[in-house]
Amino acid sequence: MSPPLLEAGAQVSPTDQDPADSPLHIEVSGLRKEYGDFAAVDDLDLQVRQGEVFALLGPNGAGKTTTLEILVGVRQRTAGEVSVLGQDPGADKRDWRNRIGVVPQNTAEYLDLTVREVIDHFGSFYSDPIPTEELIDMVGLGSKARSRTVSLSGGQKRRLDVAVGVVGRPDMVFLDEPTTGLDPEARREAWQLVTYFRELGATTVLTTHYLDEAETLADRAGIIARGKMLTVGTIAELGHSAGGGSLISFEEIGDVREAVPPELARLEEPVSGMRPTTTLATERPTETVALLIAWARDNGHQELSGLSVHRPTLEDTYLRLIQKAQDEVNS
Ligand SMILES: Nc1ncnc2c1ncn2[C@@H]1O[C@H](COP(=O)(O)OP(=O)(O)OP(=O)(O)O)[C@@H](O)[C@H]1O
Repeated sequence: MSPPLLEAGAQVSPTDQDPADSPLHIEVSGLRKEYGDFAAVDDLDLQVRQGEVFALLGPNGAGKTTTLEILVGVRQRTAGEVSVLGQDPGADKRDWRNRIGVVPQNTAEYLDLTVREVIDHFGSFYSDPIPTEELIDMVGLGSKARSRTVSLSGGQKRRLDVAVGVVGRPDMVFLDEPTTGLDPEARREAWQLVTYFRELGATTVLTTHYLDEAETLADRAGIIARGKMLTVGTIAELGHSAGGGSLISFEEIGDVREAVPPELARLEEPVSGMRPTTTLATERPTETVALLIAWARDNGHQELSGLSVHRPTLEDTYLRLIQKAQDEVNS
């Protein structure tokens, strides 16, 4: 048996290549997909460079899967330009398909076959597949090679899906919600595999609604809601786009505008569905907090519950953009 390519717990570091200098592997402009009179994807633009790990981040029903399915050529678009590895996925050429690896959202059923038989079978479609034993070890199924797939746990089935998706040594890997439903350990293993694809130089696009997944894995992410791409950037850029300076949050105790002038700190829109929280964005956090503490004491509060002062994060941007998109629909 060949040695495992990736030992459990092993770390692999990103390549030194700067994706900003690499050619575009995905170019999408004005993409639209209608189901009847409903637009699941609405005027979406996207560019992904060779070697990048790109996360399409958004809530349920945002249009992530539809976009991914169009990129891999299993769904026709209504309008827009799409190029993946220099070709229109709608043309579905065999050579092109061989360069694409897909791990769909739902775990596949592999009848009564063993793990080894499944990988052998899918590998036989390609001219230069990763050898079955090597791939089985790579996805951490070494002890299950002879097991029938029906006996695998959810996490093990997901790893088999990944193996099937990459057996042909794809230049591009698409993973649709790769870790939904996995326990924390299986989730970490799936993350390691994505890091491994990066090491191999593959371009990777994954969809997720987990912010930590995008933060851990992706070079860049696009936040998508109601079929529209709301913003795209590196994880750091997305954090900063929530606003400069610092964010001060605490459980709401009254109208903070009595205490803090608008030129010192901007009051952010509350995020619905959360405990009523006041959030202020400011370049002068110390001064603002001093005013807040005095104001709270004057109003009989010795503590500002839940007080935090932090730099804007991906989560701040995400929650605000999703909320804004929702508000626009409701108004
Ligand atoms: N075949 C279809 N016919 C009609 N509407 C559809 C179809 N497929 C998806 N939709 C709708 O299009 C919208 C986008 O769905 P999509 O599956 O792309 O979202 P998603 O972001 O991947 O969500 P999830 O995380 O729940 O998979 C949803 O409102 C969904 O109900």
